[in-house]
This record gives sequence, C-alpha cells and structure tokens, in this order.
Amino acid sequence: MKLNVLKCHGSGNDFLLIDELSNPCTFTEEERQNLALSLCDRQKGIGADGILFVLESKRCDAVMRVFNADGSEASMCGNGLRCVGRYVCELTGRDSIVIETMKADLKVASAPSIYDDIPTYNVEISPVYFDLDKVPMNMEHSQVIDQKIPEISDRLQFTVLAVPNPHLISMVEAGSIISNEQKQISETVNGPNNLFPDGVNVSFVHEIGKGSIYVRTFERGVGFTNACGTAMSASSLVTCLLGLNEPGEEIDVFNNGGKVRVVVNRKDTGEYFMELIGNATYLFEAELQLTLSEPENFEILSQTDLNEEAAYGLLQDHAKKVVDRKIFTNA
Ligand SMILES: N[C@@H](CCC[C@H](N)C(=O)O)C(=O)O
Repeated sequence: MKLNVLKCHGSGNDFLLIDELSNPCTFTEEERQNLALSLCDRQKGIGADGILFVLESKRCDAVMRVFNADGSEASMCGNGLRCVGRYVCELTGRDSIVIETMKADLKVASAPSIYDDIPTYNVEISPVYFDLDKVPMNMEHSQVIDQKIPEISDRLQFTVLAVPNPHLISMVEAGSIISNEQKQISETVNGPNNLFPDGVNVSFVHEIGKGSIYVRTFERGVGFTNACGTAMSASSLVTCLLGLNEPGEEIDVFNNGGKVRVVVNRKDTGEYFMELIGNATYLFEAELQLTLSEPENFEILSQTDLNEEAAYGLLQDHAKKVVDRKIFTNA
C-alpha cells in the first residue's frame, strides 16, 4: 500500500503523523504497533519518538492515538497534541477545536507565536490525578508528593501524578541535571519492577528562577527525548505545589529541544489543568510504499521538505543559550 506520513515536532519531540481522516485506511492494533516499531527506528526506519494516528471522532473534531517508538500505546502526548491540533485546525479551517484522546476530550487553540514566526498552539492537559491507583503505582501511601522512594533513590524526593499518562518527577540541582543515576532510576522503573507495573515517564526538573524551569525527561517507551509535553506540564504543576511558582502565571519551560510555556490552572473544585503552549513544526511529508505485514521493508517514494526548521532553529538557539548560561555554566 501507499502511506503518506508527515514528520513533525513539538520542542524537538518528533513524530510521524498519519492522517486517517483524509486517507481512509484501516489498521489492526498489531499493525499500528508494528508501524511504530519499524518507522520510528532511528537506524533502519525514518526515525521518530512516536506515531500520531489522526482518526475520525463521533463527538470531537478528530481522535488522536499515540504510539511510542517501542510500539506501546500512550493515553496522551502533549507535544503530539499540538502537532495534531495544528493539522486538524488547518484541515478544517478553524483556529480552535477539540480532540478526543484515550482518556479525555481536550481543547486545542492556535496561539500567538512563542518566538518569531513559529506556528504555536495552546493545548489542554487534563485530567490530573495524584491517587496512586490511577497512575498506576504500587505503594502503601495513597499519594506521593515530594517524598523519598527508598526503592529507587535514597537521596532524591519524588512526586507521582498522572496527567493522565503517568509521571515521576524529581527536583534536582543544576550540578546533577544530567547523571548516570537518572538513567539508572528511569530504566529501573521502566523495566520489570514492582512499583510501576505499566512503566512511567521520569523527569528531572531544575528551577532556573521564578517562572522558569528546565526539564529533562526519560519517556516511557522511548528513552531520553528532547522534550515531553505532558512531563513539562506535570513538572510545572509540581513547582506550584512546592510553592516555587504560582497557578495562573506563565512558566517558561526550557528543554533540550527548545522552550514551551505552561500555565497551571486551579478550578474552584480544587482540580488542576494545564495549558501547554508551544511550537507545532512540520519537517517533511513523505509517501511510503509498504506492506502492513512487513512495514520494516518500506520504501520512500517521494519526500517534500516543508522548510519550517530554520525558523524553529532561532527559538532553539535562544533556548540553548539560556540553558547553557543558567544551568551548565551556572552564571
Ligand atoms: N511525548 C509525549 C508523551 C508520549 C507518551 C509517553 N511516552 C507515555 O508513554 O506516556 C508528550 O509530549 O507528552
């Protein structure tokens, strides 16, 4: 079969978007999984952190399904939702829509450029759960907020939450923002383990200053990525819980792929939801020839560059300068 894919990214967290609205195709669950495994492979495939399938919805403007590079399906993807949101907004000629995801219908709206002329979208990150059985995490407490988890570190403190995909978050000092300990913790909780039966996205957060943080994330099903949108939203919420930032105020979130902005909102009911604001950048479109039984033997029939990377590069240079200055040289 012929399959069109759009390579896109949010903060350098890159995806292959497959549009099942305009190109009706039906995939079994196993075929979706195998497409993710084959096409996301950075050596033998096209290379990406995941696949975003865009399907028809009965109640919203579209459905987004997210498959990680290892073929597992995730309930949400914040950076991916900005890309899908842009795609569906452009397809429907609207600037605000609602996308159905595995656990929630989420608002997406076009937003003023985050930096120069970069297509920017504001996406809702919700619902938020702290109950460990919703994460899921096996521990005797009902919640873990800024606490030690001796099974994984005798030094760091963690907060556990679902937004609604699972996140384990620790605040760290600039000097330990990248360490072997982080890799070891992340691999432990994402391998066979008793605490997180479904694995968990793990983030290490450094407070740069009021309204400004840096987040490094090991994504479940992928490994360390340039950025993870739900992780940056969850991390921003954690900094509000710890009194470092305030709900309702913008937080600049720096990452290895650039920068986003997050606003943590607290409803009258006490529930939280976040607005994740950042780029939705298109890299190229490609037409592939493949058979679904052996997607690893795909062939690229044509590829068209979409020339948005140079504009994004300016944001990336700015973010890198801030991160190098504030974290790595500690000036
Ligand atoms: N990159 C995403 C999250 C993708 C799913 C995640 N790896 C999981 O398994 O929960 C984001 O931007 O939020």
